[in-house]
Amino acid sequence: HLPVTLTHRVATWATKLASYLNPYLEITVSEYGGERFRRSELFLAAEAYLSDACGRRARRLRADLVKDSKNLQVSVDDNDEVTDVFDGVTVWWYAVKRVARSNVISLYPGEDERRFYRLVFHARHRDLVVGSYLPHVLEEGRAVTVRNRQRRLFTNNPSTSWNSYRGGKSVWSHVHLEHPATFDTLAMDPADKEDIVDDLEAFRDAKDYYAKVGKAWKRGYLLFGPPGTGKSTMIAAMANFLDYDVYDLELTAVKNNTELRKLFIETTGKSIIVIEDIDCSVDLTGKRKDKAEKKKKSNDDDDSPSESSKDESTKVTLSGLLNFIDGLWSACGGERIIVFTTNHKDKLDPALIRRGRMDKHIEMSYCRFEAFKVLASNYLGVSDHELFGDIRRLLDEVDMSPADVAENLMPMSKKKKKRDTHACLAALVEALKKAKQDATAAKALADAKAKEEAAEAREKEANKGQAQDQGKEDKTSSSSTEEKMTATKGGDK
Ligand SMILES: Nc1ncnc2c1ncn2[C@@H]1O[C@H](COP(=O)(O)OP(=O)(O)OP(=O)(O)O)[C@@H](O)[C@H]1O
Repeated sequence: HLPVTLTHRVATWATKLASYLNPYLEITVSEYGGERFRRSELFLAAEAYLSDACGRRARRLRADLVKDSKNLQVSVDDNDEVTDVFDGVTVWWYAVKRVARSNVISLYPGEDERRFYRLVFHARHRDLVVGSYLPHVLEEGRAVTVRNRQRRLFTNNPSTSWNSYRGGKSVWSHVHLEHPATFDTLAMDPADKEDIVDDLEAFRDAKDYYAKVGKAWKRGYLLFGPPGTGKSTMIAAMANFLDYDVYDLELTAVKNNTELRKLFIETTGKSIIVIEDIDCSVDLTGKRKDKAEKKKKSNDDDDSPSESSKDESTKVTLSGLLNFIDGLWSACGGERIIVFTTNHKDKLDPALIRRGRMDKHIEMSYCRFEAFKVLASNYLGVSDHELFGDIRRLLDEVDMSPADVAENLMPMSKKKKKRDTHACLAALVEALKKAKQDATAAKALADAKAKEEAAEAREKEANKGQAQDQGKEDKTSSSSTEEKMTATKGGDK
């Protein structure tokens, strides 16, 4: 029966009086803060921090599976309270859940049930809590999240029906990355491998260095080599080593440069952005040439300029890709590695792979003995064998990819029912011998063809020479006949 204005006034006075008497302050950390679709980073960090630092003090806990679905993360359950001590100051965290009334239809995540943490502390510690404690919670919470998180493999390919992020709003979709490759299992020259690992480590720890020299914190790797030499395996090993997510960018599914930029902006830090087979993805190599040709053509054919600009806006161009790698946008976020793979390095535009864009060029080559030893150890668990001598000699002479070598070492193939090391290695020796024979035969064939072509060319050249000589002769003889005739005519006169 009270007027509304009076009710409000009474409520305000009551709060004021309570705050005057109650020396404790409260900070609320909501699950969905400013953004409707994204859970607040501070909330996630607080959740992780509380599970790690104060979980033991809570009485009601909630357990979730994280990382490979093997580890358990135990966090404070809704409506429970935990105490934390920071710099001698005690603070209290309350995990609160509010469920919306049943007649409210929720449109957004977090609308039907609101979860938040309430942090309570004495007013005299306000500066300490806001200035030091909350940043500490954020930092520690982030570290726990990184430790616990499951690596993800993202794709921009719209044909997949993978986990689309919150109602298809994101341009990326993802699955958990569970590739077992590591640098220990990667077959390549040990010195090269060590060099790459050192480089990755230096990159990961170089945040301050990049800031000091004024460069965006990112690094480009170009992996090139024949098929089956381990380029994709290397990317998985990198991701496992650095604990980064992988964004596998399917360039053919990107409509234009604007979409490419959008994709880039939506990638997060601590990630590897991969464009596989860059030479096949989009015709970037001849772009400049194309442009020059187009220009020439448009001059010749009087082509309208609007048509060519329309063409540019519906395609990913070389300049769009260069911008993607080192334009202004590429600096957002930091801690990103960009990897291009190709089977034909020579087909790529030099601008795309110059140092600074692709900082490190790594050649993945055919399997030599050192790489083979890694495969033998991985697949058969042996580091030495009587057939190693033969294999070393053959691998020096024959180009076989690690994928083919590995295939011969698979002990569980149909032919070799049981794990017989000798039989596997003998099969590899046979395969190498056959590959050598094939290569010799192919070389002989190519030589014979080249010889044949050379002979044909010589013959053509000779025929041409003969024809020219004949022509000259004919000319000389006809001119001398003409001369004779003129002379006769003169005589007659
Ligand atoms: N260097 C390597 N070390 C260990 N395993 C390898 C290596 N190279 C190839 N393999 C094996 O061969 C398979 C194919 O290799 P991968 O896909 O990495 O080659 P790639 O160079 O990316 O080939 P492509 O150019 O055709 O994409 C892998 O599953 C892996 O088991």
